[in-house]
Amino acid sequence: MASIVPKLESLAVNVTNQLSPGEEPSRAGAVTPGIKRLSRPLGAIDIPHVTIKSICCIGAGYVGGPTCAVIAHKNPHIKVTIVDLNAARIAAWNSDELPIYEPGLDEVVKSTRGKNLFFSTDVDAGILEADLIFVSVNTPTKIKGIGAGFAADLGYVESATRKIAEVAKSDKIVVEKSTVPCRTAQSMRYIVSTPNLFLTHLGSFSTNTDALPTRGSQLEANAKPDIHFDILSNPEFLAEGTAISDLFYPDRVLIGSLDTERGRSAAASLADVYAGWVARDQIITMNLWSSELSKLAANALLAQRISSINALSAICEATGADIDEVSYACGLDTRIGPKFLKASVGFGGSCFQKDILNLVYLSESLHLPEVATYWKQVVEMNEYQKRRFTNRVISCLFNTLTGKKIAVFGFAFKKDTGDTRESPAITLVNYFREEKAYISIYDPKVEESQVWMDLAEPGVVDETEVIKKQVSIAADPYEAAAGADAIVICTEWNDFRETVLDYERIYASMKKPAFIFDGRLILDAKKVSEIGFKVETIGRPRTTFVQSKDFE
Ligand SMILES: NC(=O)c1ccc[n+]([C@@H]2O[C@H](COP(=O)([O-])OP(=O)(O)OC[C@H]3O[C@@H](n4cnc5c(N)ncnc54)[C@H](O)[C@@H]3O)[C@@H](O)[C@H]2O)c1
Ligand SMILES: O=c1ccn([C@@H]2O[C@H](COP(=O)(O)OP(=O)(O)O[C@H]3O[C@H](CO)[C@@H](O)[C@H](O)[C@H]3O)[C@@H](O)[C@H]2O)c(=O)[nH]1
Repeated sequence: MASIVPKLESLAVNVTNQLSPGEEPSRAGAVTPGIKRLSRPLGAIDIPHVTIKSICCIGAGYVGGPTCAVIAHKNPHIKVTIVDLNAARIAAWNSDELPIYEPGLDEVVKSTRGKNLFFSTDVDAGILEADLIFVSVNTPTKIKGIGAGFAADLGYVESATRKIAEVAKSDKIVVEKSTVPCRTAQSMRYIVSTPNLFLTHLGSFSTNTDALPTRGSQLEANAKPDIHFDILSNPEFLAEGTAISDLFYPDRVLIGSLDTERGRSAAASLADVYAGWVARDQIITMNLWSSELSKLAANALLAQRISSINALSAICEATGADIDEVSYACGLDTRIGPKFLKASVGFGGSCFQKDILNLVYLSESLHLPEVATYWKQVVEMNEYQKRRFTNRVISCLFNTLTGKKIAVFGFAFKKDTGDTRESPAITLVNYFREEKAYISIYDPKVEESQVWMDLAEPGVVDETEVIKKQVSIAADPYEAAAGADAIVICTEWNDFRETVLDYERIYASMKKPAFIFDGRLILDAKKVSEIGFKVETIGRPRTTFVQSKDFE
């Protein structure tokens, strides 16, 4: 096994030496008496730990791929192998066309692939060779069974963990990278280390994993008394579209471990990997459950800000206030801060909704209905925002979309990604379809096949031909807008700004009156309306056919 290397972090030691036990330095460096140190001072502890030489990442998705590519890039002495059961995905990672679009990712992968970064479908070999294994598999919302629609489906986490237990022949540090409900690490620990145990099925998450068994699935005899598995939580905070810079310059790296000698030692090993490029004082260590919950909490708080500002956008539209001005004014308060206050047609992405619903389920499981209702409202407000925006489109287009052509600009859930998971554009296009509109979609990064998959009803086979009667994909925004009654901006791609697109050309090609519905506040409404467009912007009062005025 790798050598035991005690590490000392000089900066942390210096700061710590000036403090009394339990005191925490403030941001300005001054001691704030009475505030407890929240992170275990890992760097200040001379703790023996394993130096990681080989890492395996199970799951080559939006998180596993970029995160481990950056780890390899920043730690040339560590061999990193990313494995996945999806052969097509692995083939793409090994090709010139990476399976995901992420600014800066190509450069990182190309600089390391074949040197100390490898992509493979051989999961067993990856596990066997690694000292440390990231479990970075998907944790979607369950669609069936107990907790359907809310709880996270932990089937993939469970199967990856079982695989580790089955294959490992030496000590492993197993790291939860996936976003999981609080106390999942405990279930993983049971799987990897308990002989002949009837396990609570992780997919029907129970907060009390001591209360076994609920659903018997006998674990193969994986009692490997000579092998130690340490489970860590290391949630990922990258956002798509900015993943590489988020990974290069993280606000913090969070490592949760058991507060035992082994737990702290495993955390120190993982901390060393990140210390390849992240300052020690940004590597935060804490207990496992706090770490798991912090990930759900961070996403819930971020999404809550968006739903809050979107709720205010409705008030702005009704009163004459401007949501951008309100956001700006509020964001200048340093206690509030300016980020994540951009009103929109609604948040999307694979994480926010899933993680809040997970939190709702957790709260309900813990018999905290008021807490559950509180968080659920964040998602409900998001749905309301999409409905509200659609209603505005319908109402401005003289209360009917039947037979009209709507150009949808952007299908990804945000700019700089080709990911469409939970994209608000999907919901809007489906609403427009129900209203019998023809829809032409343009997105610079989303594959056509993805659009058809997203618009198909789950379980309905061969629906694409039906959808194609109403929906088409355009090669560029000009084609999408030609002959259209309205443009609806669903994604904030810079390509859609009036400084980039020739809106005069677009205007000339559209039916009149030509509408633009800016669901992302990216246009200079004044400039575009000077061309002749009727511009309707989220969070600003309606400008066209305001009934009370029109009939005065
Ligand atoms: N997408 C994000 O921006 C983001 C950010 C932070 C955290 N997360 C969390 O990270 C996790 C992964 O998200 P993602 O977006 O990368 O998902 P993803 O669907 O893009 O990738 C997951 C991959 O895991 C593979 N997989 C599943 N089970 C496997 C197994 N047993 N063995 C080998 N491979 C297996 C799948 O084939 C898939 O390629 C989720 O829990 C998510 O909530 C995502
Ligand atoms: O002020 C804002 C900010 C974002 N959004 C929208 O919110 C969604 C999510 O955006 P963002 O958070 O930037 O992207 P994600 O990739 O979903 O990242 C979130 O979810 C990840 C998965 O858990 C976390 O790791 C990240 O920290 C967290 O930001 C997108 O539809 C955005 O357009 C807004 O409408 N207004």
